[in-house]
Amino acid sequence: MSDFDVIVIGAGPVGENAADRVVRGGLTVAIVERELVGGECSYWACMPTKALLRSGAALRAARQVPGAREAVTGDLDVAAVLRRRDAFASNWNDEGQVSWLESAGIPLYRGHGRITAARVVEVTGADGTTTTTLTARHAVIVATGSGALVPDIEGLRDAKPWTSRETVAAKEVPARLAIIGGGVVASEMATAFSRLGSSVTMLARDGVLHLNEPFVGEHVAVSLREKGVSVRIGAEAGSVKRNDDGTVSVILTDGEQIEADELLVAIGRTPNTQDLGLENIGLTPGAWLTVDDTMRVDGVDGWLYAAGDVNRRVLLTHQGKYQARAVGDVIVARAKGEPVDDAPWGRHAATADECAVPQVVFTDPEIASVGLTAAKAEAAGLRIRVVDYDLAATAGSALHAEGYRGHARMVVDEDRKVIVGFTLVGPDVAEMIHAATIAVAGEVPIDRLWHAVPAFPTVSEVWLRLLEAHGR
Ligand SMILES: Cc1cc2nc3c(=O)[nH]c(=O)nc-3n(C[C@H](O)[C@H](O)[C@H](O)COP(=O)(O)OP(=O)(O)OC[C@H]3O[C@@H](n4cnc5c(N)ncnc54)[C@H](O)[C@@H]3O)c2cc1C
Ligand SMILES: NC(=O)c1ccc[n+]([C@@H]2O[C@H](COP(=O)([O-])OP(=O)(O)OC[C@H]3O[C@@H](n4cnc5c(N)ncnc54)[C@H](O)[C@@H]3O)[C@@H](O)[C@H]2O)c1
Repeated sequence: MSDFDVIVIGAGPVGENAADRVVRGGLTVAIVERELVGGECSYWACMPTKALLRSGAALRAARQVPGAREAVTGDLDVAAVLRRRDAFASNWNDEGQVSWLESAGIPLYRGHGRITAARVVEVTGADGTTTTTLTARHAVIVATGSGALVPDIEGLRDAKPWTSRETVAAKEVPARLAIIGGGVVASEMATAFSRLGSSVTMLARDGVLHLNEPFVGEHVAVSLREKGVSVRIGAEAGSVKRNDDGTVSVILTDGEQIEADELLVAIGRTPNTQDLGLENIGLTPGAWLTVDDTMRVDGVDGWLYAAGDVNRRVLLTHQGKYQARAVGDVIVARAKGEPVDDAPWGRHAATADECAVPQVVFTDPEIASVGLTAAKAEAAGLRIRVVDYDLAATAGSALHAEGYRGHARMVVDEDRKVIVGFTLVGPDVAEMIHAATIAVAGEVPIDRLWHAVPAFPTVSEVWLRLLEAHGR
């Protein structure tokens, strides 16, 4: 039996950051991890996917600039791309992150964590028999993340499809890759694998990136098709079978048959709460954990918190780490009897989750967005004005690349005269979104933004064009 002030279950990016804040606040903490310290993001998600995508993006950038273009004499070196991916996944070895935990003063318990009673976590080691019981004086934080959702399509599970994990860690590039899904994972992996030489078919039942502004999916679909990807909007898989020769057949609901060497299923996530002991504390195993703005779980009397993917607020690493800072600090404040600042935009409230979440999708072109889409702002009852601008019509974009194509949209709350949403589509727009995040989170008045002058000749000059189009 070991006592700590706080126990964190799950050492992904969110668990690590939450534990760090607790220690910095002067409390003791233990962290429990059943796989690799660093979680999905480090080994099977953000880092390796971006490594898979980056070389192709650099090559595309060089090819779009005369003078540099002529220096490009070959195609992607697939083996070198995969080696770089391996390095960014730390070769699926967590030594580096384990030593960070040690240096931060966070004891690691390797094994599967399960809540057996209020403030009690039992850890079962890899051998399945050794157990350690940990008790928390103040709080338990669940940061167990999410796994790939596999739908009930006839034959699908038996066909052993790839999820994001197998795709991201692939040792070889399949000649033909079929993808069920049209969201973020599907779009990024269609981009990566088509660049690496796969013939990709994307079964985008509900459209491509359809939860974004409508022009986003249009730009990405056009570009994927130019790369040879077969983008099948509206196509739905009815059944799947793995053939004797190892290939996969996907039979669509309209009867058409798609043949592939591998099949990626990318239709969303499911919470890692199936075997967490939630039934022991009156919660439902397998369900997302609903929390308040300080990440305290609903229906439990104050000692259980959940941060990151598992609470379903925002399934992104940076936003989960933001929640981790809030939850670590609020647990310390509550334990020490210090004031809790949980009003909107307070130190202990993850207010930005609702209205100022940035995201970059590393497709070609890149998508960078923050805040609400026009449709979501309208649904929220805001009186908005939508301002659009062709990103190719700035001097900066013309210089940046030949044949630059892109688009920018600013959504303005006309009653408060502040930006509530901003979306950019274009080559290399990823690094531009933070300016918009500051404007949205800071609720900077439009009148003041006129004084934030973009440097000439940069693509950021689109800010001036959008303001001019909006008027003062
Ligand atoms: C293919 C892909 C690409 C992505 N790319 C990006 C990106 O570019 N940018 C971005 O911001 N987000 C990206 N995401 C999302 C991002 O990966 C997640 O939002 C992030 O990993 C969530 O962090 P987390 O700590 O909540 O959970 P996780 O990273 O899932 O970590 C949870 C940890 O808890 C452990 N665990 C679970 N249950 C238990 C238990 N009972 N006992 C002990 N340990 C347990 C797991 O082993 C895991 O290590 C991507 C996701 C995918 C699938
Ligand atoms: N760059 C990034 O920020 C990044 C990259 C990858 C993943 N992620 C995160 O990972 C999470 C998971 O990504 P994802 O792409 O799996 O989910 P998603 O929610 O982005 O997209 C899932 C897509 O599948 C479709 N779909 C749902 N059920 C279906 C079915 N039965 N048949 C066909 N299509 C179906 C949905 O309409 C949607 O378009 C996302 O929430 C995202 O935040 C982020």
